[in-house]
Amino acid sequence: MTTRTHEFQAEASQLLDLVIHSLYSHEEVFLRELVSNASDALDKLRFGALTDDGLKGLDQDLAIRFEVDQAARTLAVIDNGIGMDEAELMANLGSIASSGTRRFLDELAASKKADVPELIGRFGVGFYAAFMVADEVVVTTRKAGTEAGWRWSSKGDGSYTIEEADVPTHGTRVELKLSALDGEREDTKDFTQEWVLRETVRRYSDFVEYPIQMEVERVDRAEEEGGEDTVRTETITLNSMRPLWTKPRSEVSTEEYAEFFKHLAHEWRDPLETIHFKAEGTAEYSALLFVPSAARMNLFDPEGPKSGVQLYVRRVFISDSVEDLVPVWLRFLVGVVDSSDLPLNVSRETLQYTKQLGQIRKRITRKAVDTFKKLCSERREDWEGFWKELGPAVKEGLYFETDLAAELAEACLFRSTNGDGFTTLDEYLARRPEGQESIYVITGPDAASIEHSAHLEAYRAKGYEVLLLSDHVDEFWLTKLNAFRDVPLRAIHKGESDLSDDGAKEELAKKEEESRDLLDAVGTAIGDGVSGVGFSSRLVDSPAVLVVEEGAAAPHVERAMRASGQGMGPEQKRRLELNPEHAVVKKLGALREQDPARFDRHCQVLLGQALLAEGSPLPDAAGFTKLVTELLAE
Ligand SMILES: Nc1ncnc2c1ncn2[C@@H]1O[C@H](COP(=O)(O)OP(=O)(O)OP(=O)(O)O)[C@@H](O)[C@H]1O
Repeated sequence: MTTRTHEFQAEASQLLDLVIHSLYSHEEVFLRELVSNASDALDKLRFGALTDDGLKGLDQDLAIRFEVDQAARTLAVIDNGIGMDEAELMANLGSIASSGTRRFLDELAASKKADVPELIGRFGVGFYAAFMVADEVVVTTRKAGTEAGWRWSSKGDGSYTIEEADVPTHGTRVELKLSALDGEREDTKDFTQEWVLRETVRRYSDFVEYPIQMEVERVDRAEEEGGEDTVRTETITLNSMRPLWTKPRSEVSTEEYAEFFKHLAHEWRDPLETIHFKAEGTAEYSALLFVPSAARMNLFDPEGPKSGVQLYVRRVFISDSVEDLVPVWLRFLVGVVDSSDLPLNVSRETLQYTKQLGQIRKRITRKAVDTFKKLCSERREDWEGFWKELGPAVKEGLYFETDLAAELAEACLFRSTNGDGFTTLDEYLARRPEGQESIYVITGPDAASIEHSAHLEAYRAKGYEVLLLSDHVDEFWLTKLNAFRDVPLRAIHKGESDLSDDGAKEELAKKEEESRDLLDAVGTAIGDGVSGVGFSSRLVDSPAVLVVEEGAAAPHVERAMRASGQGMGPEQKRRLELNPEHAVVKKLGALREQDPARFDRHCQVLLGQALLAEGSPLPDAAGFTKLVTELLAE
């Protein structure tokens, strides 16, 4: 037998170097590449057996096998697929970046055969990833339908050898002589260990269509003391092979969906809803997405994962952090998108932002919004359970989805002054009394402080319902969504109140004019904490309230943003509004004349109370307490 040594094609050495040292960020992906090649080889044989008489019947028991020798530190990936003859071996493994799979697809396309199999290989570099973990790779192969076998070997150093070899059956065996373990490196994995192989397969190749098997030894402990343990070998299958998303909906049971969700989400609760569809046309892909019933732990952590949806290309895992696949506000969705034609880069680790990706994202968003609307109208109780945990995330969508916000708003739930339960905007509108022309909302740091806010008094008195918004995101989406079904949304704690008619407004302005002197004195007494002092039409029971400028951020949001280090310029000052009908306010004029020192303290207490009532911290809590105690003592 002759052994021929060949140089890799020109520039191949450099390319090889690139593949080994810089293309992939995780060395374990070599296994994904070899398994994908084996899977392609099995696909090719299965396809060949349909169309080629010489291959008929050879597509039996198609499988991928791992063989491990721990002592010799070898790992073999074996398939009983199409195999290669000498010329193919040279063409495919002798020249980097010349993909036989690409050629196969091109040839098929040229001959326009139907049922083209969905092959994984595209670039012709994946195989060489083996050299990231191996000192030497030996490929023995026999092309299906032929008798001659071949042995290819290389140390990944610029040359390879090919010789004839005895190969008992068709298919390919890729044997890696694994490099010695590097004790210095913590991330080095030992690919002779069953658990390492198991984990790697589960991560990247779980849904490859063929079984990935290996023989393992299991020890049965002796039943009696002093008895002999028995060792037996067992063939285990490492992948689940069940890419549910490729099946039609009608063939998947609710239990199977739920089990798959739990597997993906590491969850024990059932999903709330399943979204499963297949898209054809410009972008071809399947999507299987789940709406969870509860939020995962770090969902609202700004450093947490931005997506719960994994991207697969032709059943092989690519990434679980593809930005742009699903909008960030939908990061609670869990699932899989499997595309057959997304343009990946060579390492399969990233994909360029493409129009296709944009289309997938748009479609998923649309489906999600439709699903939420349906859940809200048809499964209200479940939706409320979901909303308690995940409502804030959905409301982020009101901010980000300019086109869909109005529809998304239909599925949003709110607390209101109407009672304990949740209400939708439509239900709110249906209850609206004659004459109410806005949807009234108030935001605040927590439910308790807004429920007792002085701002609500006049609205309550008029019988107008107000939505109580205490999630951080509320301030943000309110800047985008200005109306619902053409009824404007109005924040009642900001800007001018719209409750009073023109006549009443004029009267209030007149009153302010008459008391200008007194109001200025209040301003002086409380220092420069406020932007101005005036009279209010919003109050019934409370003497005073602080009002944000129209369009400005509410104080709790301003505080939160400052706390998270987001600069917001100088602190905003707000307007102090006094209730001209309140006994305390009525007394202020006389007090100012009789006891100016006490007047000052009264004004400071009024400001402090207004801050406390809205849930804001006092700038000087100890001073305030002292002040109140003194006034009580007098
Ligand atoms: N187990 C195998 N059985 C048969 N042919 C194989 C096998 N492994 C590799 N080949 C052939 O070698 C070629 C090169 O493999 P390689 O993994 O480098 O590239 P690829 O799979 O085509 O593309 P990609 O870089 O996308 O993985 C393949 O296209 C295929 O024709």
